[in-house]
Amino acid sequence: MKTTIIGIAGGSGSGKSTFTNRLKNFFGENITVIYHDNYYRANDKLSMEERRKINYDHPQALETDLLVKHLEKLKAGKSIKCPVYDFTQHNRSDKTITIHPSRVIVVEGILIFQDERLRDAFDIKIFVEADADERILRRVVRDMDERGRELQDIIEHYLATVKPMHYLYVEPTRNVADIVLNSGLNDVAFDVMKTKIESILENPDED
Ligand SMILES: Nc1ncnc2c1ncn2[C@@H]1O[C@H](COP(=O)(O)OP(=O)(O)O)[C@@H](O)[C@H]1O
Ligand SMILES: Nc1ccn([C@@H]2O[C@H](COP(=O)(O)O)[C@@H](O)[C@H]2O)c(=O)n1
Repeated sequence: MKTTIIGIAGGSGSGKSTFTNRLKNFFGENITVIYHDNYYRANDKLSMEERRKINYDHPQALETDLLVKHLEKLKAGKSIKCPVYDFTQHNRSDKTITIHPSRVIVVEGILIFQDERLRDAFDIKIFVEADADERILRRVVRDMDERGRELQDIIEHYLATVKPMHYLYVEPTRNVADIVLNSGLNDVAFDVMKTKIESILENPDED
C-alpha cells in the first residue's frame, strides 16, 4: 500500500484544525491525522515558570526529528507511538497514542512547511490563511477555554514570540503550498479535498 501524506499548515488560529477535523470527521478511520503540536519537546527538568517562558513558535521547540522518523515508519507499514502534549502544563504528558499505517496521513501544524524533510515528505501542501486580528481573537477564546490560559499571558506571549515568529517562520512558507485556503470553513475547498482523498483511497497502489 502506498501512503499519501497531506500537510496542512497556517498561523496559529488560522483554522488548520477546523479544516483538518472536518476531513477527519468525514473520513473517520480511513485517514490518519498527526498534529505537530504533539511533538513539542518534553521539558520535565524545567519548572512551570521556566516552561512558560519558552519560545514555542520557534522550530527548535518541537521534536521534528521524531515526527520525521514516525512518518518514515508509517510509510514502511509500521505503527508508531505518538506523544501527547499537555498545553495546560506546557509539557509532554506521559500518554502516547498508537497510530497505525494508513493510505492517507494528514499532518497539521504551524511549522510543518518550515522543515525541509517534512516539506519533501508531503504529497499535497495546504496553507490556511486568516488575518492576524482574526487569528489572535480566536486564539484568545481558544486558549482561555481549552488551554488554561489567562488573557494577560496570552497577550504577552503573542506580542513577544507568536507574532514575530509567525512572520519569520510561518508566513513565508505560504509560498511552498500547493493550495492556499482563505478559511478552514471553506466548503468548496473541503469538497475539492474530499474528492481528492476519495480518489486516493480508491487507488491504494497509485502514487
Ligand atoms: N473561518 C472561521 N470563522 C470563525 N471561527 C473560526 C474560523 N476558523 C476557525 N475558527 C475558530 O477559531 C478557533 C481556532 O481555530 P483552529 O482551527 O483551532 O485554528 P488553528 O488550528 O489554525 O490554530 C476555533 O475555535 C475555531 O472554531
Ligand atoms: N506550551 C505551549 C506550546 C505551544 N503553544 C502555542 O501553540 C501554538 C500552535 O498551536 P495552534 O493549535 O495554535 O496552531 C503556537 O503558536 C504556540 O505559541 C502554547 O501556547 N503553549
